[in-house]
Amino acid sequence: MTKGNRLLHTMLRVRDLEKSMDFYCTHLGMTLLRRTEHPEGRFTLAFLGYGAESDHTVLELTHNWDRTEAYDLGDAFGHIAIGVQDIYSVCEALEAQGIEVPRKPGPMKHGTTVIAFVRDPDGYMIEFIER
Ligand SMILES: C[C@@H](O)C(=O)SC[C@H](NC(=O)CC[C@H](N)C(=O)O)C(=O)NCC(=O)O
Ligand code: NI
Repeated sequence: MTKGNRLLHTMLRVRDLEKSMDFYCTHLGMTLLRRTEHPEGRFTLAFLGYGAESDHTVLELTHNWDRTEAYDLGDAFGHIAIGVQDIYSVCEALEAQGIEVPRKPGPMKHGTTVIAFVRDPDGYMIEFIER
């Protein structure tokens, strides 16, 4: 069953696609891989990542055109993790760009992995892990 399976994407519903793309592309350095408009369903899909979908797991941002109110993120979803080199410089640069880093870089609680967390425009937590 598992031979050949691949984790393809994580889908996040976003309220303001341009704002989310600015966060993930301008500030987190992702590339817009493809964008498809679906007028019959009144939604747009934008696939972003750090490389081609043929060999990278990517983000699928879903923008429902008629959705104005904030999404309820609930208390089950945790985070999406991004591996970075020099987590301290990454977080410093983001703060200089006006992006808050609510959980500053340092060893995780009850562990040694060096992590940090930022929130995306919809409030989803994004974890940085020093590689
Ligand atoms: C290894 C890295 O990918 C992690 O995500 S560990 C981060 C760590 N997670 C937890 O503590 C999970 C249990 C917790 N009760 C929960 O349900 O979230 C974490 O979030 N640490 C917080 C910190 O500030 O270090
Ligand atoms: Ni994690």
